[in-house]
Amino acid sequence: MFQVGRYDPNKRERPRAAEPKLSHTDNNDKKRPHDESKKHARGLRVIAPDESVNNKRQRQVDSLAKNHAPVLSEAIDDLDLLFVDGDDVRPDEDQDIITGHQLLSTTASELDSALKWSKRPLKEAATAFKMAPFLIEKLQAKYERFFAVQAWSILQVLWQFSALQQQLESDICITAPTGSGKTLAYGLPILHSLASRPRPKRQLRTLIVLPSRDLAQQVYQVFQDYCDTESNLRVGLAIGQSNFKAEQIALTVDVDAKEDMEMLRHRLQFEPGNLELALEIFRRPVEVKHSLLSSSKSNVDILVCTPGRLVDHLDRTPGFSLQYLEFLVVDEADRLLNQRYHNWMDRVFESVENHLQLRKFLVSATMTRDPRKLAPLRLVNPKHFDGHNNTLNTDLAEKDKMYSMPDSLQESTIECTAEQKPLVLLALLLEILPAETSKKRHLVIVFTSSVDSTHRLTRLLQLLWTTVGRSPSAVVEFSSAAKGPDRAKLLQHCNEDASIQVLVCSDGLSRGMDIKDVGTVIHYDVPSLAKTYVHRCGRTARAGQSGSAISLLKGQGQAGQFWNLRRKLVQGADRVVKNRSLQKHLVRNVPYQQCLSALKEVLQAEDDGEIRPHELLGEEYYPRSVGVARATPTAHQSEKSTSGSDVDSDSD
Ligand SMILES: Nc1ncnc2c1ncn2[C@@H]1O[C@H](COP(=O)(O)OP(=O)(O)OP(=O)(O)O)[C@@H](O)[C@H]1O
Repeated sequence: MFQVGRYDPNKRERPRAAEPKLSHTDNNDKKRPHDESKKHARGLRVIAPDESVNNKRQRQVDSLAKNHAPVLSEAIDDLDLLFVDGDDVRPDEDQDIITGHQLLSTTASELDSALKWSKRPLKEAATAFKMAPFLIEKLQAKYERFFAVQAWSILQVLWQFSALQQQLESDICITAPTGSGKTLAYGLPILHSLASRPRPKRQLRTLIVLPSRDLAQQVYQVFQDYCDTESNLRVGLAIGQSNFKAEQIALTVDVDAKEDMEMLRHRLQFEPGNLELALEIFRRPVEVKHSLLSSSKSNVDILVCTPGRLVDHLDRTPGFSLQYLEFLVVDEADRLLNQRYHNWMDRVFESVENHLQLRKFLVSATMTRDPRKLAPLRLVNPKHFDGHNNTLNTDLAEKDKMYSMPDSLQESTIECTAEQKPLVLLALLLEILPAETSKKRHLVIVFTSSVDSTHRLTRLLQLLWTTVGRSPSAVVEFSSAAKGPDRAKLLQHCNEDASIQVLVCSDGLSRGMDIKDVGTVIHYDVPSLAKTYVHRCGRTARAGQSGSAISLLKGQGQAGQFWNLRRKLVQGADRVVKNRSLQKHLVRNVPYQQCLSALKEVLQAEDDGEIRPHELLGEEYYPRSVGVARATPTAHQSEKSTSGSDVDSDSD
């Protein structure tokens, strides 16, 4: 059913790779050679449909068409198999193109159906989908409508469960822009399916794997909102945040009795009738204990985890088992597939008892389509939703591009020298964050290229921020050098504390994080990969909210690199990227040199252990000449500082 295709040089001539384009204005000029035998489905090239599979598929579709619920008919009336072959594009790290996977592409009618349901009131759509009442109630309190990717995915899974009795089960690949609601796109069908098929005893039926602890924590919180007494579902978290034994207890009712009598007692509280069995197990060698306990019951139905911690539990937690797994979600799949920590995927597949009942979800805004990378996932009939190409875009050159940006995102650039960058940044911040505003909160995320530069820039900005009369505590740093709980606390503050206005970070925060009120993303250091640019920009303009992304380009060289990167985006050609004037974005009359000297002192004091890296600086570190700096400016003063002689406001 699912094959990984190989490129056969004798079979088809390898077409030219797209030629590099120097600027965003020349994106339309190259159309790919178009073979008549190719049909184009949304975003996927289709070559030579395989008749035997197609006929089989047609028979299944015919039989289904007789039985399925009328409300869902539009979703399958065009369920043709489409085969993809992207050998006319050279795959590389940054441009993963389908090269032979047989994917079931989202068809026009499925897409139209999803779009149609995403325009209806949520309750009406959810009722039509026959979703579990507890989900409808909770969703309705939060959202007005489903997003298209959610409607599509719910239709796929719920429809297959109800109408097809799982005959046509496919794995699901979702690639859609950042902030388009992909978490609930897999979350809702999974929650519905688990809750509507309760088990007599709790079993771990869903595993959600994410590449970072921060992301796993975020997804765990999303699921927690829906796991309560009404759904009778429990979700667990395994990311190494808490101590391992505590995590073991939370996940399984069984623990290694040899190691810890305390835990044995704890377990007996759960199952007092098991005393004899427990003692018997206690006397056996460790391996026997493991196997005796391996089928014991789980404390959770859903587990959100990072790969390393998952493998730890598979190795060291008796009673922790994936044998009953029904759903495996690989979120930020391209990242996880690139980093095959501890062979976690093989370990998962080894542990699953019934592979036929395991359905996989692959999710990312920048999904890999390289079959070599997808192969370890053993996808079955993978069905693909490409949210980057969900408009009626007939431009083939555009279809070859990989990613799209949220519609509500405005992009702009400023060219400057390396020395000017801090002052340009300061000018931008002053323009975006006027001292007194009645407007809604606006958080700015500033991305740098490394943990080190994140720290230096944070300190420098704190110093500069005081020179214009602002509080240094408004500028905070998110660093992967900080411990997990500290990072979680900081993210919570950023979501709750309106006094935090600027968050400086490296790419640890670029993927998936859903932070409230992020109105602007500034690429202080421009990323070298299109993927990274997409994910970073995606921290703003989420869920249809407006947002802007500004790139600081160091001279012409970096400008060329930037446009080169951007041409890989789906909507690169027709989106306007504003070029801001440097003259209008340079702060003058701030004691910049003094701030640089102060920065040296601060970093030295940190090296000497006099101040901790995340501690707020004492008064003594701020430049002496900036008496005005620490005074809270009046509305008049702040107006002067942002639009007067110090800073020129943006008028382009
Ligand atoms: N139907 C909906 N209506 C309005 N907001 C929604 C809806 N579904 C999800 N959201 C909100 O949209 C935001 C983005 O959702 P989510 O984090 O799932 O995006 P994503 O597509 O996974 O983004 P990324 O690619 O950056 O990980 C969240 O704040 C979520 O609460």
